Amino acid sequence: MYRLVFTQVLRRFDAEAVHHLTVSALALLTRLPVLKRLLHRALAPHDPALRVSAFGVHFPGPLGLAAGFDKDAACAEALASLGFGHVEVGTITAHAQPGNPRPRLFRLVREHALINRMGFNNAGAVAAARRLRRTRGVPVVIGVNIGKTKVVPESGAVADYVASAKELAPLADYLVVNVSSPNTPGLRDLQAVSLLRPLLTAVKQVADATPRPTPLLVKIAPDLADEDVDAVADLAVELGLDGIIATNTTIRHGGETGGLSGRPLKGRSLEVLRRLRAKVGDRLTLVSVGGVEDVDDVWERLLAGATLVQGYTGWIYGGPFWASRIHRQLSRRVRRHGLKSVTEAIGRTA
Ligand SMILES: Cc1cc2nc3c(=O)[nH]c(=O)nc-3n(C[C@H](O)[C@H](O)[C@H](O)COP(=O)(O)O)c2cc1C
Repeated sequence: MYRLVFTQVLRRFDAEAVHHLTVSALALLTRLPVLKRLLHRALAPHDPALRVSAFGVHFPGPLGLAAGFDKDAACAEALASLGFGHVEVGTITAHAQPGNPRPRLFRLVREHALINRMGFNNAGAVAAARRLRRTRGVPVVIGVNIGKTKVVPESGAVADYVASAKELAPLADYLVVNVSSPNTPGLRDLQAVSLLRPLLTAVKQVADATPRPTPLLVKIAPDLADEDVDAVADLAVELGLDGIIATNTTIRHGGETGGLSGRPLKGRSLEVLRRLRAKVGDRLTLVSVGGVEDVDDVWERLLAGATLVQGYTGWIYGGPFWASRIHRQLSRRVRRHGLKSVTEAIGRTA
């Protein structure tokens, strides 16, 4: 049904226009408590076998929504009621910014992929904090992903991230330092250990100073050389970070300028996960994202050592009930393998 709606209707409209319409509809849903509760009862993961815990946070299911959809923390609650086990909001920058000129989001329907060069369009950390304060006490796990304001030079990057962290860490179930989006000039250079060390050290200080220390993760690019993946992993362990999110979009493609996501990213994303697992074992929580399309992909990531899995493009092509469907199938998969819970599957064939 959704495939029909997508191929006959949605794909005829500009991808970003559909995106904004969807966010607005979900934001409206957030204000309709009865409908939201009904959806939550029908679609959210309720099977205890799906529960996972990571860095002291309890997730109702392992599959969450990756950063970039709910950039301004406008509809996290509604997204959770559609079946996501967590929602990563952002990327949020210290200062509001418009992002790149449109068009900046493109569908590659045959490849089940997207290319985007959004450029962190968002209303800034103060506005996001105001919205997040309203979701306090609501049962949805919210990760907050922060990035650098475009006009801030590299020399001011640490202060810029710290400003966002101060505003947002107290409101986040976990905080993510994003140094891997391809659409802010110079951002990915921050993955070099010499720049990453002072950045993560400073943000960690802020995250640790919240009333309940906020778990801190770093999100990396799939285009890092293997040795650089290892170097970031070593640094994350050394600094006492809680985890790594791998991966962001890739710039290794021949299409429109921007980051490629979806099916073509699957292989490299899995490869980076396996490499990280081999390097850090269970000293860090690994969150796998990139090309996840169905329950087989989620299962594969869990077996390869991911505690949490995220998707974005798979959801766009899979339809509104994508996460709910996968969680249901995952419940059955766990039982079929004679396991008591998803947790028992994690890292079985690292
Ligand atoms: C339109 C779009 C916008 C995105 N924006 C962000 C972002 O702001 N911050 C971020 O860390 N990742 C962003 N991403 C990357 C996703 O979070 C994810 O890492 C990537 O798309 C790979 O997952 P997928 O193949 O399931 O889409 C964006 C992806 C898309 C498609």
